[in-house]
Amino acid sequence: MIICVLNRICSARTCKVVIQRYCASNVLKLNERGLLQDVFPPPSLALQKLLSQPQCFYAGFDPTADSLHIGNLLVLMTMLHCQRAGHQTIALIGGATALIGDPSGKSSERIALPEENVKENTNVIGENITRIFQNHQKYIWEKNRGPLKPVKLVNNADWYNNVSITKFLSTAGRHFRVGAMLSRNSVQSRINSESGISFTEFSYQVLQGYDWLHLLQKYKCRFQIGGSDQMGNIVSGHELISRMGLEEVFGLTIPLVTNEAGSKLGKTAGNAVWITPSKTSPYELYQFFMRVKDSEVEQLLKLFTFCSTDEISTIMEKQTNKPESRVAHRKLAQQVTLLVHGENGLKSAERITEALYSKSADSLARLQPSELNETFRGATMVDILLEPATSVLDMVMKANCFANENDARRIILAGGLHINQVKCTDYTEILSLGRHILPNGISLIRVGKKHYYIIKWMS
Ligand SMILES: Nc1ncnc2c1ncn2[C@@H]1O[C@H](COP(=O)(O)OP(=O)(O)OP(=O)(O)O)[C@@H](O)[C@H]1O
Ligand SMILES: N[C@@H](Cc1ccc(O)cc1)C(=O)O
Repeated sequence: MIICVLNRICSARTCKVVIQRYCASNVLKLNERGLLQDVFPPPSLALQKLLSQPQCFYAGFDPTADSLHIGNLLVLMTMLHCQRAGHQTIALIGGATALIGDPSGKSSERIALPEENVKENTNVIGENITRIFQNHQKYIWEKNRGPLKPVKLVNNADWYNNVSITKFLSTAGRHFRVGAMLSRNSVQSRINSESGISFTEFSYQVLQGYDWLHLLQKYKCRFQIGGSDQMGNIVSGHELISRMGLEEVFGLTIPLVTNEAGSKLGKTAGNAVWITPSKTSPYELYQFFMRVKDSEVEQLLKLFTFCSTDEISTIMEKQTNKPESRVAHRKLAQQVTLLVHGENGLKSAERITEALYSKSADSLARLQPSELNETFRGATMVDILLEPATSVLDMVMKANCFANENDARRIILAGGLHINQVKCTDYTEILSLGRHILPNGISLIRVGKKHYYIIKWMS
């Protein structure tokens, strides 16, 4: 079991504290949560033994976009599980490999990225990773379990920028066999295609293989984690290190997160759900997980949260007894948002969700101006000077909600106007604070079913 229950006797008498925690070191048990797809070479007693001691694990991310996405998050989840089990983790940002382009899973050559963009992306992705590890430690990891080994961030540009091509080819290059390189799926699927594969992308596996050698020599890093599309590159590194007669190394792959149509969620497919808040806001991330299919929520709780399998079973039981409660979806959305955006991000996502779904004026009043814009995206924003004795009719005409006063009167009388989520049929009412104007100085007007106006009152 991935979770072991430690029975801690806390006093000589009867006080028994039961703590649920992940077992130290046996990362192979992640299999039971569906997090492991393959282990290479396959699990053996020697591997089990190795994993009972602290080890070093790395995973790489190419900065080919200005954010990580939730597919990459599953790799980070696996790294966090390793960290929780007492291992050292290294997140490698591929500042060099991003310029080469990984052919894995790609049906055509990548468009070369300007070095400047790669540098900018490197910074943002570094921030994404740091934030997630910090949030995990701050909000999810129980402090009484002891300290975690901080994640190390490295950039492979740091070692490739200082190595000459002749030196590289005459040393590392000699250990790569072209026959083996040609046999990789990523190469095979491209070599017979119309556009073929460039030497640049063909050589990608050499660089990823060399990265591992570098991390093994520098940090004794014997484990590499990647999505299942990375197996070919992982095997390249394994072959390089074996040929050099060094310690045995191991690759762990995780399943790919896909959309309903079965395509990998990611940058290339253009269907990514991002980690950077300006690209996918905390509210949008929260809603993405609130909307997953009922049939998938249990598996996603195992993949994307650190809840124990017992806790997940209890949650699922509650959900089955009362499906409309969506407790499983809510737990999933909360835990992922907390990990990615921290407590403030989660609070913001929950405030917006409440404002949209509870339809109460109170929940609107709690929104910050930026959240209000996000909640009612597409709403017309109007600034109006607040004058004494302004009526409902004055307000809607100043905000240009209607073409003329006759339309306004007719539609309001027929029930087509809502102010702060409450229907208003009397256009002669004088605006009052609290009812028409929220304490945050804002009025939300809805005309008909979907035309929103946000009025910011100026005094
Ligand atoms: N949808 C996904 N599910 C699981 N793992 C993923 C997913 N997308 C990417 N990964 C993994 O994240 C790691 C870093 O991937 P990277 O950011 O370099 O490329 P990518 O997101 O796959 O982008 P691209 O679509 O350009 O190939 C790799 O191990 C990759 O396998
Ligand atoms: N090739 C990986 C990223 C990576 C880069 C360098 C490495 O050493 C490891 C992994 C990907 O595109 O998904």
